[in-house]
Amino acid sequence: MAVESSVLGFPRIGALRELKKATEGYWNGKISYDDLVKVGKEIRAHNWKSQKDAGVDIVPSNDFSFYDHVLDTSILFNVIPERYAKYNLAPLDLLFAMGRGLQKDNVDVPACEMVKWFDSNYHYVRPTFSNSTEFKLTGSKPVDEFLEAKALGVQTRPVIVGPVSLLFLGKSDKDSIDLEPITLLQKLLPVYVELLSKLFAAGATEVQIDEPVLVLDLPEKVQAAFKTAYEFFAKHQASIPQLTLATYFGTVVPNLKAIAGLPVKGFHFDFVRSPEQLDDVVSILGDKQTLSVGIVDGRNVWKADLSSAIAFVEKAIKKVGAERVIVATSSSLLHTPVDLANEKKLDAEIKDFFSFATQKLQEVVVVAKAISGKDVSAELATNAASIKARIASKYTTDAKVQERVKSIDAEGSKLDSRISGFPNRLEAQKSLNLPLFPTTTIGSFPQTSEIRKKRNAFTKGTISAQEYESFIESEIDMVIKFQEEVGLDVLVHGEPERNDMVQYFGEQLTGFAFTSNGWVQSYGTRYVRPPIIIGDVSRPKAMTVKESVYAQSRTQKPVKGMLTGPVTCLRWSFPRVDVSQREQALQLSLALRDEVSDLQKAGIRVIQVDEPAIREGLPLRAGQERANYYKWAAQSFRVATSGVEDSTQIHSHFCYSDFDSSFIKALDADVVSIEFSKKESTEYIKEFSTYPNHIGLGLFDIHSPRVPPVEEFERRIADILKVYPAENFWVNPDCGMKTRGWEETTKQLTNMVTAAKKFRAEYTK
Ligand code: MET
Ligand SMILES: [Zn+2]
Repeated sequence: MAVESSVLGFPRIGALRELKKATEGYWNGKISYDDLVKVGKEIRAHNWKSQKDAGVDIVPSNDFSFYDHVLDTSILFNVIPERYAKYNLAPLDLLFAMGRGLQKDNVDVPACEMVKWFDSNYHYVRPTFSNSTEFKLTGSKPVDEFLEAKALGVQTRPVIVGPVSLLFLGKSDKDSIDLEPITLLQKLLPVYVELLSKLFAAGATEVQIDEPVLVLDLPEKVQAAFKTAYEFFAKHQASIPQLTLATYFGTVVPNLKAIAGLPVKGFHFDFVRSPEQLDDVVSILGDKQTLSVGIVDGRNVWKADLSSAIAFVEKAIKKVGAERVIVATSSSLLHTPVDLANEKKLDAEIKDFFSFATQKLQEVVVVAKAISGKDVSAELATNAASIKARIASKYTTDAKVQERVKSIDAEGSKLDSRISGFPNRLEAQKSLNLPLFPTTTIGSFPQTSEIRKKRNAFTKGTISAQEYESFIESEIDMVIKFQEEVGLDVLVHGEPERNDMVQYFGEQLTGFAFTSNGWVQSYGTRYVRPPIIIGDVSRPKAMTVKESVYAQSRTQKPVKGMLTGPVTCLRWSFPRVDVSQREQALQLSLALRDEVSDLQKAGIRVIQVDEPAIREGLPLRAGQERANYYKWAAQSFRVATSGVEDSTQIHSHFCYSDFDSSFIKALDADVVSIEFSKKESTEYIKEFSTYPNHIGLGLFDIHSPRVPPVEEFERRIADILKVYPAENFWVNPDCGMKTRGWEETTKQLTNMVTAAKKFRAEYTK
């Protein structure tokens, strides 16, 4: 009996970022609509072929997207707000208009809201439903792509976002505030059936229907929606393909009753993330239902340990029989880089640790073959040797680092708390001589093309270290002078030497590896290349002291040292899977603690440790795991920042998501700056009204060149002061200025400082 192998989705960006180049080329008018369409077609053909050549049995289609697959699905079902629909744009233009906004030839529409895809770094465009949404099929993308693959000789299994997930991940439009999207289910289902019938008519025998919301906490109504939806589909079974319902990124156990008894052909579960759910999910399977065992990690870059994967699948087989089991990737491979073969610069020993999407195809195939009794002993032996080598590698373990982490948890350890409570620190920090309503910025100043050019030249070796260094110094001179002229109180050095806020640190720490081509889609044409944590992390030498000290030497005002926090370094990298996330965060926190201490020694009195990603690491479901996360994430921050004198002022910074107040309080930073300008009400800050530490609320949006007039700043500050004490309040932008130009930066900050000074004068009267 041959057990089949299956892939839930393949990256669509192309091995060399072909999709980005073509899409941006089209946006800039450099290539035509048809040429863009052609590039998409080539990428799909390439992906299908590599999967087929690798021997994958169940190959997906409709996993491709020119922007975002959730947005494709919304558009396909006519979930298109009127403000976009009214322009009658060509399909891809509509997709881009909704994804990123459009301002051209009498069209002026903002982008739709974009949100994080579960706990990944991918972002999807949020479906927007309204009372006037009329579901209907507006196109035939899934059918077209199915036929396209068929014409190439590949029978595929189309992937579609399921109806319950589509509704639950969406929101209601401004004009329909009271609408709960899930109540639209009955209207939506017939259109799904229409699509499924078309796929069936085109020859699709099976469809993968993704319901990832099953790993979230779901309201009763949403749980019940599964029965409604899938029983409706079953009524049309004669004219639609068979359905495999797929979930990933967590356990479905708390929602088991929502899927028990659903009349589908089978289910897919993520056993990389949640192997412990096996018994429970098996208990709800019907006698004939298939079990797709997600065992090759779709979220990380590590080579799978094939013998454990095989052992796990065998366990599943014991429970349900080989004829009902399929070997699969845990999720779509969208979240992994495309092909390790393109990494020419990685040290061979390190390269052997990894498996990117293309390599993962082999892994599912080998596991399926092994289970089916085929001889894959050579592959297994090579794999076992790699796994063993990694464990033994000098890159992996550093006993000293591990000892030091243990000391954090030792009895009586004070590594995670400041010497004194906030009131004493506040007193000690009076020597900084800061005025009421102190003004500051978040760290970066415009990263001009000149800065990027010089950095590239330095990396390539075309300019000397000395020339680069004096260039960086001249940039620092310039931003210090600028900040003094604008009248800011706590200055920054501007971060001109940093390519990226995580990579910059990773490159100076042990335990990190970097790829040259390991791109992963974050949203649209924005791809990221996360560093990979490969071993115990330590800091061989100071990382930021030189620049901070130089900046401080140019001014009498305090200059903030600027570091990226432990949790953000962890979240924006591919983490290790052989040790816990807590352990990795604590290792990072100790490395940063040493840096903080060196900064203090060098005379830096204010130090900011940024944690913009701390919120996104929050486990998807409420419960123990989440409670633990709160604890260790806050503890890591405190370990990094608490080794200083009372008189050293610790800042932190948060942006991107809504932060819960108890979490921020647990960090015990002296000052935190929080993105705030897009908040419509001051409700949120009320929760901090009795919090003694100080807070700076972002007063303008750094993503926009718009310059708010002074009165607007004043109005915002006045609103905030209605609920928040003036003596605790700092004045700053939402985040760093690195994506802005100098022109608007100057005007924005000048107006901000003018408003602060006005309040200062009033309150010191
Ligand atoms: C995404 S948070 C960025 C903080 C960093 N210090 C900056 O100003 O760019
Ligand atoms: Zn920020």
